[in-house]
Amino acid sequence: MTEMMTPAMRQYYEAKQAYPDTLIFFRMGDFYESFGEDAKTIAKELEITLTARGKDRKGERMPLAGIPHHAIDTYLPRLINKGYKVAICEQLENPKQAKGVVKRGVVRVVTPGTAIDSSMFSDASNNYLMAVAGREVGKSGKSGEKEMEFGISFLDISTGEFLTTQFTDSENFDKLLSELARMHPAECILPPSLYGNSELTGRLREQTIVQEFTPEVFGIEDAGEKLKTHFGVATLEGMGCEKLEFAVYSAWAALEYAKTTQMRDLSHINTLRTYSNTEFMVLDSITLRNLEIVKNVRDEGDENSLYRTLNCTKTPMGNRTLKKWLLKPLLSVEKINLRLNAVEELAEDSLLRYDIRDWLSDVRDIERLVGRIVYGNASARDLVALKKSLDVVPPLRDSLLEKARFEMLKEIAEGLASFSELEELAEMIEIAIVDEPPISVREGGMIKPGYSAELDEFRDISSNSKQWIAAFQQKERERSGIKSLKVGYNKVFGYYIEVTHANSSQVPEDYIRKQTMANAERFFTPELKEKESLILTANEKAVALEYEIFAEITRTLSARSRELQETAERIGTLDVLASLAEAAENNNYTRPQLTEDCKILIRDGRHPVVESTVSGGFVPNDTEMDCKENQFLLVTGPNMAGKSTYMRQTALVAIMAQVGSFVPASYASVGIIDQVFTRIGAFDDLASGQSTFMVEMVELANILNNASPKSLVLLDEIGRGTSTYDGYSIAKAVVEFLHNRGKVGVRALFATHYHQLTALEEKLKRLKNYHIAVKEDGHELVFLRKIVSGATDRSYGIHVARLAGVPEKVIGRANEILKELERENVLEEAEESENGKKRKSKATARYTQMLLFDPGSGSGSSEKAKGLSPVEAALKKVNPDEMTPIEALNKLHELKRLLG
Ligand SMILES: Nc1ncnc2c1ncn2[C@@H]1O[C@H](COP(=O)(O)OP(=O)(O)OP(=O)(O)O)[C@@H](O)[C@H]1O
Repeated sequence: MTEMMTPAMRQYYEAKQAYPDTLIFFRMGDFYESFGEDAKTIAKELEITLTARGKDRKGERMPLAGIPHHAIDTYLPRLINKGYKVAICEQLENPKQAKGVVKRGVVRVVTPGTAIDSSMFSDASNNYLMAVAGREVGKSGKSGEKEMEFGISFLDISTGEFLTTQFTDSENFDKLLSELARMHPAECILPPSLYGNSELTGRLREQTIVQEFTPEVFGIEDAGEKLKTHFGVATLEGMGCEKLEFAVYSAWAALEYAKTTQMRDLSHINTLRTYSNTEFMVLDSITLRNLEIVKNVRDEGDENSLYRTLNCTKTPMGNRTLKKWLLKPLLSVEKINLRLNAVEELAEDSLLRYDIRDWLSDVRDIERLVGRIVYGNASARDLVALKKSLDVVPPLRDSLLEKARFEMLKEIAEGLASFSELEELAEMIEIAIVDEPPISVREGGMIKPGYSAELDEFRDISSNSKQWIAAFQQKERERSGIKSLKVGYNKVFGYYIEVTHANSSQVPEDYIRKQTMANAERFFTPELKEKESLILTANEKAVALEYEIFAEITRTLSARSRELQETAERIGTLDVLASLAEAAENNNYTRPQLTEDCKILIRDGRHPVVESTVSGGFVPNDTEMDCKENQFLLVTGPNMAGKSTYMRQTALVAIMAQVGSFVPASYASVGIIDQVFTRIGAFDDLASGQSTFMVEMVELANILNNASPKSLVLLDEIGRGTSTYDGYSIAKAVVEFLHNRGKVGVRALFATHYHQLTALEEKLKRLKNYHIAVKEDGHELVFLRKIVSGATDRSYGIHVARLAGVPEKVIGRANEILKELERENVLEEAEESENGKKRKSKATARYTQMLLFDPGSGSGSSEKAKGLSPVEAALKKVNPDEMTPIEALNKLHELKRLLG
């Protein structure tokens, strides 16, 4: 069968065999071709024509689909974004010089988590590859649940950022999934042992593309050694993960996956940072969504997110850093204050801030530029962009060195100053590369004249050639007497002398015929031939020399990739600090206080996003929470009054404060929160087959099981998805549970339409009722948006229905029904209380009788011991909450009378 195959097809099958789970882009001349099943997939996904050619291994027509090689930047991202892996099989030698079939080989495998080209990214966000290692480590004492030990690593090949962590997790992978939601990796790799856990892969697949990776890489004993070799260090202690077995496994797996797919130098990945989940406030995926921290719920874009509101960054590094800070608010008061000091300084010194932001607007994505330079796929334009970005650093640094008062800005300035070669590197690019170089690095035109004498000489030859040709043409015209004689050039035949047929008799004898055209004849002379070879080789040599110079510059830059990346990181941090200061100024925020206690005190708090969207002006509100009377706030109020907004703004102010941002309030003091839990709104999780109510209960269970005294819980309308009685019962039990949990309970805001719950204020001492005020103005309901203490007893749902445009007829009828229901309810309540009284009096009677006529029974003896009369004892026994003493006495007299 193989005899039928052309040598090129044999190469294709070899590539396919080596990379069976990828689509192969097989370079043939100016096209990347794909064959067989790959071709069918590619044609379908890219909507390109599927043809057939030659024979496959079975001797059948071979499906074929191809794209022009220059269009790869357009087509490849479309496949990668759909989760495909693509192996690029290039021609490894110049086809013109090849003896026999051109050598080909796979030069790179592009996968979602290992993309590096800017065309693959829709924005400046990080593009992480995630690797997970781990195993079950037994059962936890309390619940007998399985526990997992996980090591996870995140690698962004485009910027060189590399992070790792290790933690113990529940059998539901809660922490792992929270990290996944926070970091949003494009791809996740697992060893077979975890890949086989369908529950785990199922949960991961909801958020990312999951791949299995070979066992030889995961969990190998010398993973640590291999990492050390890569980083050129003797120990991983300095990186913080020497003793974290699974963190090390996952880090090596990520790096090895990157190496095997990229097949080139990855020296820009020059450090690994170990982080711990205990350093950050936990915002799980549900809370991130409910509070719209980085994405909105509507279309998953960033409009109306906290991130968008605060984002005044100027650089891609700043943009990415801001997102990271928002996803990981800090827990350490000290660290938060470092950030706040810097933000305050930049907020107050508007001149310095203005200058910094002005300089930063000229900075490009240094991290990704350096990534491409090390990687070997940078263009001369990338070098110019890097140079322009580096030019900004000296004035920025000097200004900070002179003016910065607080630690963080000073550190940034000193860090920038420590990179002493920065100016030299910028200058190296400045003197070598032209201001507007071409895209391609293989066609010349990149290097400035004067940079290399040798290059200038080659260039002289080719540029002088124009004059030489003109002079040659003139000379030949004169010699032959043919006025229309022309010297021309084309790619196939090189230089030629063209003479029309009409003048053919005048052609000199030493002309050698080259080509016959319809109207003319083309010739050359030995002199022209010699000049041609000189010009062409000079050109070729110039282009080759230019590439060599360019490569030399990129090598010098690569050797400084670490310092360049540190510079980029410092610029990112400075950008975020200046951006937070800018947002604080623009939106009238204030600096929050952070404390270690459990108080939250916010004066005139606003919702950072809603405040810019409401037309009539946002009404600020106070929040006061502590572990005493105000630990649990029960918020009632009509529909649309602003309950959810109020609850969310409280959490958002706290999150912003812990991020190190100023906050929308006139005063705010926040006792550090370890995790914000939210249960808000109804999201059907149809994909996982769960009903709205089930989703609600699953989220609720998570909160009840995991909230700590340092957490903040927001609950909106718990129990709405089921029958009123079930819902009310669950809501009440939840309030009691959270209020009483541990010794101090959990700080919680609870919005509800179950007004009966407000009666709990009398029973639960740390619970406080609040409601959002409204005013009735005739038929109109006026929303005052003000939170006031105390409960409300009306929902005004029908008013809201009218506002929403429900037809008047329906509104009128609804009001009638409501009145009827209220009347019936009054009657029912009266009847209930009458029945209640009857029951109580019966019970009282029975009990009193027992005590009067059989004083030894019940627990009367102890009362006797305290010197109480049986009647007094009976009175004490009657639940004082249910009957006043007078009522009980009356009943007793009545009882005696009856008994004669
Ligand atoms: N403090 C405020 N100042 C001005 N407008 C506000 C304020 N709070 C809320 N709003 C406006 O009221 C709208 C409704 O608020 P929200 O969704 O918080 O009400 P709700 O009481 O939770 O309603 P429901 O009970 O129907 O869920 C918001 O979208 C916003 O436009």
